[in-house]
Amino acid sequence: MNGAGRGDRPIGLRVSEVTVAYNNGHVALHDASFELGPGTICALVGVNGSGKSTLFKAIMGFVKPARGGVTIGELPVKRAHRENLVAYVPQAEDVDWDFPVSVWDVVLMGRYGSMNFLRIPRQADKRIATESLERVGMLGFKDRQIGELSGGQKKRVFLARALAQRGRILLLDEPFTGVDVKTEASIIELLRELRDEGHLVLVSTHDLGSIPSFCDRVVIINRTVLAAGPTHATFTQENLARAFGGALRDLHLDHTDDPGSAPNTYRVLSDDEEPLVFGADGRMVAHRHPHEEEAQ
Ligand SMILES: Nc1ncnc2c1ncn2[C@@H]1O[C@H](COP(=O)(O)OP(=O)(O)OP(=O)(O)O)[C@@H](O)[C@H]1O
Repeated sequence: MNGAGRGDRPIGLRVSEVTVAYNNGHVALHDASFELGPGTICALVGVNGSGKSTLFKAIMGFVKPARGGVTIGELPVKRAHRENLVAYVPQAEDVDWDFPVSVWDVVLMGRYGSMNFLRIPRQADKRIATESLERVGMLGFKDRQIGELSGGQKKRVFLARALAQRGRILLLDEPFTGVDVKTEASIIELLRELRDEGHLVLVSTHDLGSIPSFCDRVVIINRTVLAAGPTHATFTQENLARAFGGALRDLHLDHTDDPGSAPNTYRVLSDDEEPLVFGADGRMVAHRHPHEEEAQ
C-alpha cells in the first residue's frame, strides 16, 4: 500500500488543451480542457465516436497527446501512474474474456503496482482484494473463470480490481452498459460512497436519464469539450441538443389540461433510457415523464 503517501490524499485532474491524433491521421480530440476536484462524480457524455474513450486513454497515458497535456494531482501522467493514483475500468469490448484467469486473479492484478517484481501477494494484498470483491457483491464468485461470468458480473469484478488498486481517481468507461437496474443502482451507490471518501470518479455513460441523480458535474464532448461544469448548469437542453443533435428523440408536450392555469411546455429528450424532462424555461424538471410528476 501507499501508506500515508500521496495515494491517501485528495487528488484532482486537469486536462489542458489536449489534442489526440491517431496513426491514421484521425484527430479524435482537439483542444479539450476541463478541471475536476476530489470528492466529485463527473459524467462524461457525447455521441458514439465523440472521443470519450480517447480521453480516458490520454488520462491513462495509453495515447500521447499531440498537443496539450494531463496533470493528475499536479503530477504528469507517467509519474501519477507510477504512484497508482488512477484506476481504470475499461469498456467490456476492450477486454479479452477468453484469457484463462480467475476472478480472484483479476482483482489481485489491482495490487500489482504495490507488489514487488515477483508479484507474490502479501496478506494485506489478499485482504484488500477480499474487501474489494465483497464491496461489489462478488466474493462468492472468486474462484470462477472470468469468461464464465455474465456481462454485469464482469463489470463488477473490474470495478473490484479498480477498488483494490486504491487509486484516488477512478475512470469508468460505460459501466452501466448491459447491466440490470439493480446492478446499476448498486454501482451508483458504490460510486457515491467513493465520492464521499474523497475520490474523483469520471464515468462515461449513454444513460443520460440517470446522470442528474448521482453526478455533481458533467463534461459534454464532441471531439472537443462543448461544456463542462456543475450538473444543474451544464446538463441543459441546449447543451445536450448541441452534443447529440438528432441522436436523441426530442418531443414537445404542451400541457394544457387545466383551463385555469397558463399552459406549460415540456420538452422531453430521450436516449431510450429514462427520459429527461425540461420545463418551458429550459431548466430540468425531472428525469421522469411529466405525467409522473403530476401524479405525485
Ligand atoms: N486506434 C484508433 N485508430 C484510429 N482511430 C481511432 C482509434 N480509436 C478510436 N478511433 C476513432 O477516434 C474517434 C473517437 O473514438 P472513441 O473510441 O474515443 O469514441 P467514444 O466517444 O468512446 O465512442 P463510443 O461512445 O462509441 O464508445 C472515433 O471516430 C474512432 O473511430
